[in-house]
Amino acid sequence: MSDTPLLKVKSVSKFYGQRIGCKEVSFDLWPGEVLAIVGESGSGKTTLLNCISTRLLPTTGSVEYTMRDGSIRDLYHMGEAERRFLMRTDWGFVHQNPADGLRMTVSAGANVGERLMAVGNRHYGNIRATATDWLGRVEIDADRIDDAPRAFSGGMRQRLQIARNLVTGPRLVFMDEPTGGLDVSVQARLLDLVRGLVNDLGLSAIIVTHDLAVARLLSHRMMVMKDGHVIEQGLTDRVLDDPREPYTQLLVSSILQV
Ligand SMILES: Nc1ncnc2c1ncn2[C@@H]1O[C@H](COP(=O)(O)OP(=O)(O)OP(=O)(O)O)[C@@H](O)[C@H]1O
Repeated sequence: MSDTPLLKVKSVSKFYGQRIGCKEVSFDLWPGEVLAIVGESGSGKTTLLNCISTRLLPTTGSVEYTMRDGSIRDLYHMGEAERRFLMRTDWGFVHQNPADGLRMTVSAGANVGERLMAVGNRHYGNIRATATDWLGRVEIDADRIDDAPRAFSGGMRQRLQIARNLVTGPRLVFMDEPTGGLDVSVQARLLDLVRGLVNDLGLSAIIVTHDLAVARLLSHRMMVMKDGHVIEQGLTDRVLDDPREPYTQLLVSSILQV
């Protein structure tokens, strides 16, 4: 592992008027590390994810990111064009609802290929070959390449969204409840796939989930949120097997009967 964190989140708070979205959250994310943010509905997970990924501007705090060239940049002080380029190339964002991350009326191949074009690929044959390869990696048959995702099942759509995000070789992927809304059997298969890809590609990831089983399977480290605050964080196995905070103990005993 490198000796520089990929991401440094410092005292990030977001208020919606008087209401707390998230408060004073700080942590480092290391290259190749997968962090799960868990908590009940309304605890501030999505607010925090959106602040870190610059989709939302926090009220206070900063986030530093180590660029590919090793320089460290403050994400909230980056120019809009550079930030957009970073989001398109170095980052991925997997939404809970695939329709938010896909273009539902263009073909599966184009959904993957247009990300390649966005980073400068122009050769149609290469783009199609890479798209075909990525569809295979997410277990979508090559003969579906010209079908639009609206003709796909929920699980296939989510796998396509993952391919679209990973095709450009990002270093950091944000995922918001990536298996939410899917059948249990479909979830299990998707989790296996995500775990394999994250490992193979050595990706860093921040995954928001209310499902502790998802955190257990995918993450190295986890943060537990309650009312906008991080109340406990640590290695995932430690937090789940030996929770220190009474609230985490309650969460683990009520949800994770394993
Ligand atoms: N746009 C908004 N305007 C006002 N309050 C908001 C807004 N978005 C979120 N909140 C409030 O901020 C708090 C945290 O919400 P957030 O959506 O981040 O939680 P969450 O843990 O992601 O919940 P869920 O799992 O249900 O999505 C809640 O009290 C919520 O009502």
